[in-house]
Amino acid sequence: MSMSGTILYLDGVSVAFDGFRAINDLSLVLDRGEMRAIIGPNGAGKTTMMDIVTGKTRPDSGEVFFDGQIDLTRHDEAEIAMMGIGRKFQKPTVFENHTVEDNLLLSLKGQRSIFPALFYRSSAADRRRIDDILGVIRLGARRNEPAAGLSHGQKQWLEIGMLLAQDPKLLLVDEPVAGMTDAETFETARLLKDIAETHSVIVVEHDMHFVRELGVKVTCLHEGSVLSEGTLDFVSSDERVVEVYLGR
Ligand SMILES: Nc1ncnc2c1ncn2[C@@H]1O[C@H](COP(=O)(O)OP(=O)(O)OP(=O)(O)O)[C@@H](O)[C@H]1O
Repeated sequence: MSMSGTILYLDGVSVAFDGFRAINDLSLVLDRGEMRAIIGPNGAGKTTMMDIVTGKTRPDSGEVFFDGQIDLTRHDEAEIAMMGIGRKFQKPTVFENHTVEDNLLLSLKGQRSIFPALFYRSSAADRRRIDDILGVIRLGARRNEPAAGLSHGQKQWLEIGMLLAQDPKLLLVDEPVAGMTDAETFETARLLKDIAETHSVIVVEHDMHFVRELGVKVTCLHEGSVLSEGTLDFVSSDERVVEVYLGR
């Protein structure tokens, strides 16, 4: 399989914890500009797969390449983040006492510490960038309000915005709609589709209504490797997927 044109290329990846293979000969390829939904039962290896991509966990074997040529197994977490892989964890971790705008300003690429960022006078280019991100995350009207006042869903969007501020090429988004209202869930699918116009995205999610809204290729993981892959209709009618996941 050719790596050129891929943003992420995993081939034959395995990792074991105390002899238990959490990832087992996993191969997964994401094209540049693609958005992919990853589904699968608890313990399937979704989080571990993202830990491997972000350098938090080193695989025992297999190849992990980013952007067609960068061997991620040779880099640590900080280097991988700098190279353009951004990860959003399930629980939002915004700075509650700071405004929406300051949260974004703090995350702009190059900002390393909270104090210089807060006293730093943003340039016109930074402000334009923040305007753009506020538009994408549907929070333009809330820019001067403390993040503490946002709903759970809006905090998730703000954190996605903070990720965008770091200008990643690939975004890994873990269960973004857990705990959201139906309206927020629907809007999150639209928001991620907007982002996917200019970024590659992997979304891990259990909410099948949301995955359907995304309308992208789906990979179902099970026991550390790919069980089924294709359109949601294809994957969800796969008997093995029904048996281990959807039918439960
Ligand atoms: N650091 C670790 N040490 C030992 N076992 C681990 C470690 N990390 C993950 N595992 C095990 O590896 C398996 C895969 O876990 P992982 O968290 O990747 O699954 P998941 O698909 O993300 O599940 P969920 O949907 O519940 O988040 C699980 O059986 C888990 O207990």
